[in-house]
Amino acid sequence: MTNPPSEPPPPTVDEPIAADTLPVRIAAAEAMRRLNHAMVAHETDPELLQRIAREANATAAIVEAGARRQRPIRQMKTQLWQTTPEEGQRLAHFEECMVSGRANPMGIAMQPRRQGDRIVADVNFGAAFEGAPKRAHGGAVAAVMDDIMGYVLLLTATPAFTGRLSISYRAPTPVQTDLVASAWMDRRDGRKVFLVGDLRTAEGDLIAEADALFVAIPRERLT
Ligand SMILES: CCCCC/C=C\C/C=C\C/C=C\C/C=C\CCCC(=O)SCCNC(=O)CCNC(=O)[C@H](O)C(C)(C)COP(=O)(O)OP(=O)(O)OC[C@H]1O[C@@H](n2cnc3c(N)ncnc32)[C@H](O)[C@@H]1OP(=O)(O)O
Repeated sequence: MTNPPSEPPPPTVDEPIAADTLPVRIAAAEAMRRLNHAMVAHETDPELLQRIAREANATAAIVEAGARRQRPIRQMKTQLWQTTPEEGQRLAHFEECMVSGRANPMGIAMQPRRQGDRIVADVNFGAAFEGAPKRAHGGAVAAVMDDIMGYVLLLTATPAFTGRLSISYRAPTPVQTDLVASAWMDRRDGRKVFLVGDLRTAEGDLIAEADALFVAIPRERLT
């Protein structure tokens, strides 16, 4: 018995989302995040759940027939480090990031911006991010702090990977509540970049503190 000839790999697109399709990608991702959180937070008839499964699977099959995409690394190696973010500028290292990408259908969709030497982000953990009862999952909090600290690297154009990340959970992280994450550089020692940050309520009460060691890398290692 012979195996059928294998299909040639589908063409791969290594480009950032085109400006004209970005708004519709974001809108589709937003709608899916809304549905995800709604399914967790609301009672739903079994018939409706069956319809969701049927329609989602049918839609997924259409999407999967499209050309494959991959993370636009070329752009990350070049453009991302060319300009320093301006005060108040909304930042996105790539729009499908699971933490800060607006176009990720299952992401947290944190909204980071520059504020002086810091990065500050509005974040609201939807119902699907609950871990312990009524609290956002600690791993989701860690992901937020990792990502926001990564944005601090843009202020000094220093590509780096997280080597160590430590979180102190000082108070429960409420879900479905507007929160504010912040991060800034503590110090640098050669390739070792020490970053710190915190997560607070909108009123400024401390929820979590983070500190991390990022290790600077040459851009070529972003593969
Ligand atoms: C998801 C995006 C990822 C891309 C991020 C890149 C750039 C940022 C981009 C945009 C900014 C915007 C948003 C932020 C985006 C994302 C933020 C999240 C970032 C991540 O989510 S990133 C993924 C998780 N991360 C990894 O996937 C790392 C796996 N790992 C390695 O790739 C290597 O392990 C590495 C590179 C860490 C070091 O390797 P290496 O060979 O280059 O360097 P080496 O080992 O020689 O260490 C040099 C000196 O650092 C000390 N050192 C090293 N590691 C240490 C540790 N863990 N604890 C304590 N000290 C440590 C040594 O002790 C030595 O110190 P000394 O010189 O004093 O001896």
